[in-house]
Amino acid sequence: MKVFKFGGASLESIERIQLVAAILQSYPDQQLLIVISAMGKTTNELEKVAQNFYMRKREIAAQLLHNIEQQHLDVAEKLLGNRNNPVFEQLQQFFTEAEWTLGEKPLRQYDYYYDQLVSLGELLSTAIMSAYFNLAGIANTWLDVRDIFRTDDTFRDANIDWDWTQRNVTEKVLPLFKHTNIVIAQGFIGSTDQNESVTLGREGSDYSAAVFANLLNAESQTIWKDVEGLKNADPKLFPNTINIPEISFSEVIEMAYYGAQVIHPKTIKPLYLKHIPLYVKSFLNKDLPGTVIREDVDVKQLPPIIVLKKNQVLLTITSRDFSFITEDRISDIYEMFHKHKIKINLMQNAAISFSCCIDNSSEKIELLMKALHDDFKIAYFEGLELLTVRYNKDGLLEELSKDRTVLLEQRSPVTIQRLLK
Ligand SMILES: Nc1ncnc2c1ncn2[C@@H]1O[C@H](COP(=O)(O)OP(=O)(O)O)[C@@H](O)[C@H]1O
Ligand SMILES: N[C@@H](CC(=O)OP(=O)(O)O)C(=O)O
Repeated sequence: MKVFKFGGASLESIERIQLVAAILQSYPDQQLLIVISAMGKTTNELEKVAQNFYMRKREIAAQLLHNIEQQHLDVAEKLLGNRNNPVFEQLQQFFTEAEWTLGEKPLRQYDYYYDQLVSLGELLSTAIMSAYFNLAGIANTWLDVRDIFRTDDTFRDANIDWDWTQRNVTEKVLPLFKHTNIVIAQGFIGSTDQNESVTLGREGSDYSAAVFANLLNAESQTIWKDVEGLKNADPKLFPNTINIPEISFSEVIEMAYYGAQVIHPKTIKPLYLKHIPLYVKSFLNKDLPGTVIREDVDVKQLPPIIVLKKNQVLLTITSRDFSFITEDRISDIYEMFHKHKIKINLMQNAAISFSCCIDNSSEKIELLMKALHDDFKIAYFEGLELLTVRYNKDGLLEELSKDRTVLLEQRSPVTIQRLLK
């Protein structure tokens, strides 16, 4: 059994969807569990629906949902040739459920409604892909992953209940392979024990695929991207990037943690624990070798690795009464970050201050600043970039930070991080 994951970029046009079909046709007679994300930028569009709904701008929310509906019906019609396929009823059902949600009064927390609405993207894309593949002779079974992935109720960042999910995979997913070699499921979503939809965190479909790979004891997982494989830097940000044919789990978990957006950071652990190799391959050219990520790959063959995280904020938190920032105070500050779900990307402390770099999420930061206000003065700088270089070589770091002001810097023998203005 292999697990494949196709992301939004691979489904953003009819031509690309046809490339995906050709990939599946090149794996005849193999059992494939396929995890699919929402098409193109649908998740961003659904986020706008959720925001407008919660701000009680119902008409705008309904109009945005209607636009998403039209786009999906158009794609489905182009792929399926007409609107007679039973999948159109299924799509209608999904939209009707979303409209019911829009009809509710938003009395619960925002994150709950976000998940009920945003989970629609993956349900639509998988239903359309499944119908299209079946029509193209790629026999498959569509699966609602919300019947399989049981989670807690941390909406927007739900945690998998591994025991329940393992039971569901064994009892409900494995038998499906008796009917077809291919089973298609949604990435990014799951459900609570109250049957409420949840999402697993933005870009979480790589992780969903890894959960399936782990629980199915798959022989491998492949994530099909618009790049030839894992590179030493994001080719959209840097020229002359180098493809990495082989790299270890531990190196990739560091890259993802520092912000390389090619693989979701939570993807590695479920694979590492079961020794399942992860392939990164190009859906644009399936015959390229891509990258294999596995255990025990020597770092000596690695080029310098560069990660650039944009839209960063520097917070400098200084005690108002000149108290030292000691362990107990750091622990209080950390507790506040944890409570407001803010991840610290880089930190440094001095006698009476604590500086850290975080992603720019203005609402969360505002609440954090209010919570710390009584005891601390807080300085705030936005519009920064966090540069991480591993295995630096002569002149590279200086070249990358040329004409920039360095606001924070941290070095270890392998990794250098600079917060740049
Ligand atoms: N080190 C890297 N190697 C390859 N691609 C990278 C790297 N860092 C960032 N990327 C970016 O990741 C993108 C692919 O990931 P993503 O857009 O999340 O795909 P999908 O949503 O289709 O799964 C590439 O287009 C590339 O710009
Ligand atoms: N559709 C979700 C989940 C995901 O992983 O998407 P993609 O595979 O396109 O990054 C998102 O955009 O966050």
